[in-house]
Amino acid sequence: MATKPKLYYFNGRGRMETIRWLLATAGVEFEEAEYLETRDQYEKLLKDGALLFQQVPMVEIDEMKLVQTRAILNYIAGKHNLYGKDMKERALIDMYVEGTMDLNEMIMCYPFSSPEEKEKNFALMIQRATNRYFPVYEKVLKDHGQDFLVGNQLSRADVQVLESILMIEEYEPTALSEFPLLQAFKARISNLPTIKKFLQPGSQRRTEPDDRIVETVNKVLQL
Ligand SMILES: N[C@@H](CCC(=O)N[C@@H](CS)C(=O)NCC(=O)O)C(=O)O
Repeated sequence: MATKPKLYYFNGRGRMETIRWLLATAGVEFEEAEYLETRDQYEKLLKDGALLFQQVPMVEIDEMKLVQTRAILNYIAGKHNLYGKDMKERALIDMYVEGTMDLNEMIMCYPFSSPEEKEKNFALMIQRATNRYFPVYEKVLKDHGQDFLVGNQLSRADVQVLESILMIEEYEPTALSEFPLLQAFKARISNLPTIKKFLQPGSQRRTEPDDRIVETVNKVLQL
């Protein structure tokens, strides 16, 4: 039996969360290595040569130690048939997903904003979600009238767009009010069995960032 992928990261969402989402969607059981809480743990990984670019996330999977979030996501999506059926579908998936990655970067960095920047960064994050990214996904669904974003079958694009929607809604519950097709999309994708399970309390999904995780990341990475 293949060993479970093992994830090396903090006890928080950050750059690892989308990896958790894709594994969970694919129905792959995974485990978290001891969460990074101290500088010593991180330095041990560095000393062991486990982090190719001295960064996390790192995932042990199929006898590899993979780093670089996109490389890890590409591997999981390709392996589990979440990456379209041909090059053209893959190009569309990549475009849609890169939009979510840009938005997620804002969501991920927001809790680390300085007190002076917090309000401005919050407004920009919600503005970008509702004026730049969500309209695109709404239009894609409207134009082809299908249930999934690409190729009429589930892909990582659906998963990553749902992930972004849910994170934005934690900050702005009315974020989808102007997007009826995305509302239906959210309900549909959230109801797929593996995703529904991942959304249940007590799953391996990590919670909203709080001061504790910000403090831990700053301490471990000496930011
Ligand atoms: N391009 C990398 C960036 C990874 C990254 O910046 N990771 C942070 C933690 S979320 C880190 O390890 N920072 C330490 C450093 O860059 O020295 C990826 O996508 O995985």
